[in-house]
Formats: sequence, structure tokens, C-alpha cells
Amino acid sequence: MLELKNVWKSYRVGALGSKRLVAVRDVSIDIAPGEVLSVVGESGSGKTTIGKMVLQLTSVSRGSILLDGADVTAKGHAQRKEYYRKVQGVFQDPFSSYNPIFKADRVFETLRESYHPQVKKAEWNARVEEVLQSVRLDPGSVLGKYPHQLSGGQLQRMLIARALLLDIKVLVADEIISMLDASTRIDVLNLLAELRERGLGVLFITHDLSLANYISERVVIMRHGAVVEMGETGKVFTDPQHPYSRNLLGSVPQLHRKWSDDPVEPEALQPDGDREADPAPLVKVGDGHWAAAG
Ligand SMILES: Nc1ncnc2c1ncn2[C@@H]1O[C@H](COP(=O)(O)OP(=O)(O)OP(=O)(O)O)[C@@H](O)[C@H]1O
Repeated sequence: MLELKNVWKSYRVGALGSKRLVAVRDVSIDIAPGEVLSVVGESGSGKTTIGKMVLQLTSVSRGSILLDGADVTAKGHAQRKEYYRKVQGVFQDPFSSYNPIFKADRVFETLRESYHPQVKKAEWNARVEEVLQSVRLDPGSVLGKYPHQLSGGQLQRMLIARALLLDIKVLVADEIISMLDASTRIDVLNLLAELRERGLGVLFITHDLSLANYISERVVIMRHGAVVEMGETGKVFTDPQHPYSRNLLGSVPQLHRKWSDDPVEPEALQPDGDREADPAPLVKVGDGHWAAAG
């Protein structure tokens, strides 16, 4: 359904954009309907940039992004609007997606104005209430409120509801759990699981390996802008083949271990090299499991 083919992204940085920073290097991934694909990796490894390219919030420097086989890499404004009917994003800080001077439910009204101007207000409001209930929000408790009167979890769920009003195919969820408290986290995670059952594909970007393990069928591990390992979550997490993946998994705190218990020494890793060069190729290391050769 959604496919990234050999995608690269360079940002212009430094004084007057005199230097290039290669943030994403030759990434090829795909998401099927009803699948959650997690992208994990250290800070700065390029995860958010992938999400932004999928959402067309930043351009693709090289390579292409396809939705149902159609290249959507560099679309004009009109086509982009159509694209957003099918692909939407929800981000880490839900407050940043709302204008504090307007009531939070304005996000639903602007959607009607842009995409469904023919739908009468009363009918639209009924749809909004239905979709709010589907994300387990009580319409009476959230409609007519300003963003500061709602919790992060409520705002996050309203953004998911907004995406659902468009009958999307792909949701980009970038660190959407990290700002939520433990009980709201599990609610939002279970909601994503329900959406997946309805056929939605989810690109789940996270630092948190246990969340990735909980929610996704497949996982992609990134380092220095490139994929170092990917495959079925169970296989990658139980039998990591790349030293970076082993270090990453070894660094997850375990409930019944103390930091002082038999500390695991991290393995030596290749330093960040020439990012303009092709990254180490991915080699099949098992059924549904690939790791970078180096
Ligand atoms: N707009 C930008 N201009 C210049 N450099 C950028 C821009 N956005 C991101 N970068 C750089 O690109 C690299 C990848 O950033 P990105 O935000 O994709 O990483 P990330 O894996 O999502 O990190 P985090 O987990 O901390 O959010 C980083 O070195 C970052 O500093």
C-alpha cells in the first residue's frame, strides 16, 4: 500500500545552507493494510524525517514514495490535498497541533470546510460524535473545550478521530505515546490496535523498543540515517543480528534487573562514516529478517 523506495533526504545546514546533512540514506520500507510498522533507533537516526517525507512535510531528495503503486513523491498542492485524504499524521506533542485561541474541535470543522463542504453542519456534527465515540472519547466532555482544558491523551485521541473522519489508509504516528501517562498510553495503544484491525496501516515511530514490540508486526532499526536491521518484530527482537540492534536491545531496562546486576558491555560499533556513500547493504539473515552487512 505505502512504499518507500531507496529514499534519501539531505538538509541544508550551516551558514546560508552551505553544508549538507544526510539525514536519511537509501531507505526502502513498505506498509501493508492492517499492519503496524515500527521505526526505532537512537535520537537523530532519521525516524521523524521519514515520517515527514511520508506526510509530504519535507521533500524527498532522492528515491520515491508510492501509495497504492502511484508515485506521490513530488505532488502539487491539489494532489497533495487528495493525498491527505488517505495519509495523515499524529505527533508527539498534541498541543502543537491546536491553535490555543480556538476551541479544540475547530480541527473537525476545518476538515469539513476543506474536504466535505457539501455535508451539512448537523450531519457533520453527528459524524464527529460517532468518530469521537470510536476513539473512546465522550463527545460531551471534549466538544466546545479549549486545548488547555483537555488532557494530552484527549487531544491525541481527537487528532486520531480527525484522521478517521477522512477514512485514511495510512496513519503516521510519531512518538504519540511518549507524552502520555501510563494508563492513557495503553488506551491509545489499544486504539491503534483496533484501527489496524479495521485495515489501517500505521507507521509507528518510537524510541521505545517495548512499545514497538507490543504493537508492531514488523520493525525497522535505524542508525545514522540508514536501516541496520528490519523484519518481523519477534525475530528481530529475539535474535538481533546487527551489533547496533544488540546494543539497543541490551540497553532496555528490565523490570526484575538492577543496573548493578551483571552489566552487559556494549559491542563496538562502526563510527558514523561518509553519509553521502551508500549504506551497507541489507542481507537476508532468515525468513522475514534482514540485517546490514557491516
Ligand atoms: N529541518 C532540519 N534541518 C536540518 N537538519 C535537520 C532538520 N530536521 C532534522 N534534521 C537533522 O536530521 C537528522 C535526523 O533527524 P530526525 O529528527 O529525523 O531524527 P530522529 O531519529 O527522529 O530523532 P529523535 O528521536 O530525536 O526525534 C538529525 O541530525 C537532525 O538534526
